[in-house]
Amino acid sequence: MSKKKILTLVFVREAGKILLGFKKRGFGAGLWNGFGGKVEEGETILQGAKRELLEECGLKAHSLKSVGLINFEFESDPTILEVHIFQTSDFSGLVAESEEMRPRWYSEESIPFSQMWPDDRLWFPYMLKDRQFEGYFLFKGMDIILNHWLKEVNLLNS
Ligand SMILES: CNc1ncnc2c1ncn2[C@@H]1O[C@H](COP(=O)(O)OP(=O)(O)OP(=O)(O)O)[C@@H](O)[C@H]1O
Repeated sequence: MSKKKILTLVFVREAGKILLGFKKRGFGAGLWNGFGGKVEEGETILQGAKRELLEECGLKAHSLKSVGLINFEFESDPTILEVHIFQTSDFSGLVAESEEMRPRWYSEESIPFSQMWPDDRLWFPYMLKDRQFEGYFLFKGMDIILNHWLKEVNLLNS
């Protein structure tokens, strides 16, 4: 039987720029990504997303928009990662480095895809156009996508 882990991923966008974090440790270390992590017991997905954003980069999101939902599977691992992706331009606070992440603003025209998870370059175009999507990726190791699908959908908004 496969089990599921619910994770969040939040992108802060403002004036043609997007905030990414360089993951310093743990899963995906050495890659740029949005901010997020596991949803904890007793919290909603939205609460988990806001908590991780604050913990990892110091920003408080007042609202989040649903962007995408991706199920990731790794060959030889029965755990499915269900990642809920959000974006926001409605935030306050000052960007701060954390133990886990080194944040940096990037122009949306120069996103460092070669130093990101390989799935990102396939679904970022939906997010950058404010389109919502659903998808599935099967990985071999951390670098190879064996199988995937992506489709535009209407997700309920938070
Ligand atoms: C496989 N392709 C992928 N492509 C893009 N993003 C991916 C991803 N796979 C996982 N992610 C994201 O990476 C973060 C991991 O978080 P992760 O460090 O495991 O969580 P958390 O901070 O709770 O961990 P600890 O507290 O250290 O256990 C989390 O945002 C999750 O959505």
